[in-house]
Amino acid sequence: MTLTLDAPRIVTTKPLLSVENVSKTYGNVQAVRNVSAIAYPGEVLGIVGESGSGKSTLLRMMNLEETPDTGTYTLDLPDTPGNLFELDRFARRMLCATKIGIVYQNPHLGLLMKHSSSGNVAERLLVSGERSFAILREKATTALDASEFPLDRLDAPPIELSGGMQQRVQLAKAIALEPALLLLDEPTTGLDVSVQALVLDTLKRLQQDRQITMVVVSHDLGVIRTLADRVMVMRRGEVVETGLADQIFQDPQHAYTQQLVHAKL
Ligand SMILES: Nc1ncnc2c1ncn2[C@@H]1O[C@H](COP(=O)(O)OP(=O)(O)OP(=O)(O)O)[C@@H](O)[C@H]1O
Repeated sequence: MTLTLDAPRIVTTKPLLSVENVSKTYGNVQAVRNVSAIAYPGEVLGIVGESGSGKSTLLRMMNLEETPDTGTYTLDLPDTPGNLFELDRFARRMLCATKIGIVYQNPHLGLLMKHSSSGNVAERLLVSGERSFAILREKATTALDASEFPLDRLDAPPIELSGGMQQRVQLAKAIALEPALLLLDEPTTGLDVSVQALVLDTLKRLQQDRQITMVVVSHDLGVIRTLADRVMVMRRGEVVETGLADQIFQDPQHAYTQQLVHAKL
């Protein structure tokens, strides 16, 4: 298996995702401070920074699990008007189920660990209104296959699977309804290096095949370098630098980015 670095895709259209000037405080901790981010259709935005820099809080906002104190969020999709932070809980849930997929670092957050793997994916498919067991299972199998999950383990519950396989079930669930946006929160952190490379390979292939817009958060520059077209560097809740991945890795401008990149080399 080889991972190749492709030239960044040229994007000329409107951003699919626009987050503007979001801030979030927990008690006396300013988790995110006046952050803006965009992702163009078919692009992978990587968000990198040390632990506590606000990456996951920002991603949770993009998944409408978290509402900022200030700021707006729009997705340029049909029937998705206005500032999404103003939607009520039901509308948020429907939007997330049908248009946004997410893979968490911790599979317990994304999966029912004692239900079968195919059942976990089928549960997501129920949102589409499909009720035929045979069709749900067939579609779940297709999504698991696309995520390179071993199909002889369809009935195994995630609790009995390896970390890499659990991430593949989360991924299958996330892509089952062909979302416009896929959010990945430290998708390979905690996996063995060889398993990590295989999961990254699957993500890269899926992105290339389906042109899904992705936002990937990681403290690991290797993950960001493998997946991202454009990179946003966060520190202490703020964005310190944004640029094309090649520019960030080859010619970082901010002292903090330079430190991150040189520490990795
Ligand atoms: N629900 C919460 N309640 C209180 N504080 C929180 C909450 N979520 C995040 N924080 C705080 O906000 C800051 C940013 O956290 P966040 O998880 O977004 O950072 P991160 O860059 O994703 O780091 P990590 O990779 O370690 O999760 C941290 O100081 C964290 O303790």
